[in-house]
Amino acid sequence: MTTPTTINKTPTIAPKTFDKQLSNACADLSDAMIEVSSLNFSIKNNAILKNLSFSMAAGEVYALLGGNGAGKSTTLKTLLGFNKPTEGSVKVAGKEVSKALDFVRGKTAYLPESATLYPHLTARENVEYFLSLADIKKSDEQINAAFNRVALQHDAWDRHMQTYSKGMRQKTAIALAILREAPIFLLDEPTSGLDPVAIDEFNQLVRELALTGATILMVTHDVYGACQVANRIGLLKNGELVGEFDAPQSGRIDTEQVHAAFGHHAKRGA
Ligand SMILES: Nc1ncnc2c1ncn2[C@@H]1O[C@H](COP(=O)(O)OP(=O)(O)OP(=O)(O)O)[C@@H](O)[C@H]1O
Repeated sequence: MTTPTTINKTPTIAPKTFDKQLSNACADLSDAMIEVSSLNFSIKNNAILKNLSFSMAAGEVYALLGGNGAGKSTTLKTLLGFNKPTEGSVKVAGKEVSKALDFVRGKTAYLPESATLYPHLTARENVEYFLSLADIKKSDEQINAAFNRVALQHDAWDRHMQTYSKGMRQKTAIALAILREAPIFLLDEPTSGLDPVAIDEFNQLVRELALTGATILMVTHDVYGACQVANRIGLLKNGELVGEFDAPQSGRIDTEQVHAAFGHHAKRGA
């Protein structure tokens, strides 16, 4: 087992000020919104995740950084309850995932690499449809407010989503998560395939969501993007957490430092 190196261990910039919507959703929760403790996950005796531990409080953005095959998607699948831990514990919003699947899925918004919304429906129709599946009723004004909050351009709201860029699809998916009042976001490679302007917009949106109390876990192999947006970065290599970096009180994590550590680990096969 490798002991994670903790670098720049100063308090994170995580704000603890919830907005009303999210504070309602989080009121009954303990401090840690995500708590992974000594997680081991194996498939047919092949160890995929090894003694993985990390936790996140409300308002934090954590980037799990790793190369191909490091175990990032497996970690997300375990948090969503699709993989049962071989050993250890995975708690989301205070509950053990495998024992409270519906509760956990109600609290989480999972954005896969390509947001899966219906291309032949408009953004508004998609949002209404997925809300109705969850038995949630929102007014037109509330939906408009969510579209405005994610800065989805007004002239696209009632257009079929097949005409959308990836960035616009992501904004719609985040608007849906906001309307579902999901306090926890799990993002898989959220900026891959986005142009630089869309990346900046996306990063800004993520930071704004965190400022209102959302807990955001993103998996990525983009060192630069992770440093732009995360309060904390965990370096995953061969299923093990081999390093953690915290943002200073005000400011960002040092890209060069993470790049050097990531490159070092990647050379040995992340
Ligand atoms: N169902 C499976 N059966 C066997 N091995 C698997 C299975 N799922 C994942 N693995 C293995 O687990 C390891 C981690 O895979 P995972 O998809 O979590 O990596 P990742 O970090 O998300 O990679 P990428 O960046 O390429 O998506 C890989 O070696 C992969 O081959």
